[in-house]
Amino acid sequence: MGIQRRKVSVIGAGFTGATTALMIAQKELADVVLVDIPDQEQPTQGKALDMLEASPVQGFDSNIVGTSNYEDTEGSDLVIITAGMARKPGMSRDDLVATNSKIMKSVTQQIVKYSPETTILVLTNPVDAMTYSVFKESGFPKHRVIGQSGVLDTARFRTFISQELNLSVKDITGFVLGGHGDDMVPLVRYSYAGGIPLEKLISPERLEEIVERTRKGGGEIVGLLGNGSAYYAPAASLTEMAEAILKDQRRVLPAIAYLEGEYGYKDIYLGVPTILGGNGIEQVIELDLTEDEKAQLDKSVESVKHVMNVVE
Ligand SMILES: NC(=O)C1=CN([C@@H]2O[C@H](COP(=O)(O)OP(=O)(O)OC[C@H]3O[C@@H](n4cnc5c(N)ncnc54)[C@H](O)[C@@H]3O)[C@@H](O)[C@H]2O)C=CC1
Ligand SMILES: O=C([O-])CC(=O)C(=O)O
Repeated sequence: MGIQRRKVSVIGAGFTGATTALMIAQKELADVVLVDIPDQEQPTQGKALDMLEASPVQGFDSNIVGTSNYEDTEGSDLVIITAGMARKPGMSRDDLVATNSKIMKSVTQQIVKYSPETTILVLTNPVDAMTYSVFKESGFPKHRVIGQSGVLDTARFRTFISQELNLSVKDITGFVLGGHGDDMVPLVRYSYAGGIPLEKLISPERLEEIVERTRKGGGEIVGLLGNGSAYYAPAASLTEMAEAILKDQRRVLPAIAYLEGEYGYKDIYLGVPTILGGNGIEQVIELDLTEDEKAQLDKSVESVKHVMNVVE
């Protein structure tokens, strides 16, 4: 018998889903099943075949199929949910809650039916509330339902810091806490360039401008694209999290995790530093926060709760 290959299903074959499928295949992390609604079956098959035909050129051996049939997702090691509406200029992520929470319910039922042991990674916005909704609908343990926000928000912060200092992005580290909205909390105090605290390299005024740009980073791209939202950096972020889980890397990465008292919050999904590994969220890391940081986080939590209440 051959070696059992890993299988990742990506639900939603739009901009983020298709890009994520390609990135996962290019890194040979797993075979990929790309799923969309029956109306979109043929374009989804077309995207998958087009990606597969890149494999001889790029030299990757992952298989990619497109489908609208959840039977094809059976036994997935990881399922990534990108299904649903994206915002357009003038909308907030929270405006998507009514439409996307319905989609989360139906998609989650299908995932659970065919892959009861899988781990679910959620991208769909408003992502903190959508991750909570998938958690409730799936009945899965908390460590197997995870949301993506912090890797992307931190990547934006790292990009802007690298541009500011003219230093490699590789040497810039940071942490963004809280909900994936305009009041997220980039933790400057825990951010470094080559081990040097950013506060020693950049003035407080300039740092505050970069923090503000990070908070509005999603909206900046929405404004530029005109008819959708970001997908390259979101897909790269999902791929990094998928790799950590599939390879049991125990990476220290921010993720949207279910909190039961950590940071003083209960029964909420929120962006926090975690250890990501083969079991999904292996641990939530609790950092000491100053009074000001805690106040900012409280504000972000209020925004997330407001949207979660619509879902419940
Ligand atoms: N958490 C984060 O950091 C980010 C979240 N997002 C969110 O991800 C979501 C997807 O964004 P895009 O891919 O750009 O949108 P898109 O519109 O390009 O793709 C969405 C896809 O979902 C499909 N879909 C709708 N209902 C479905 C169902 N019931 N089952 C399967 N597929 C279904 C649509 O047919 C479409 O192909 C949006 O909600 C967006 O706001 C996007 C970027 C970053
Ligand atoms: O801004 C949006 O709507 C999509 C998103 O979450 C991001 O790019 O951060």
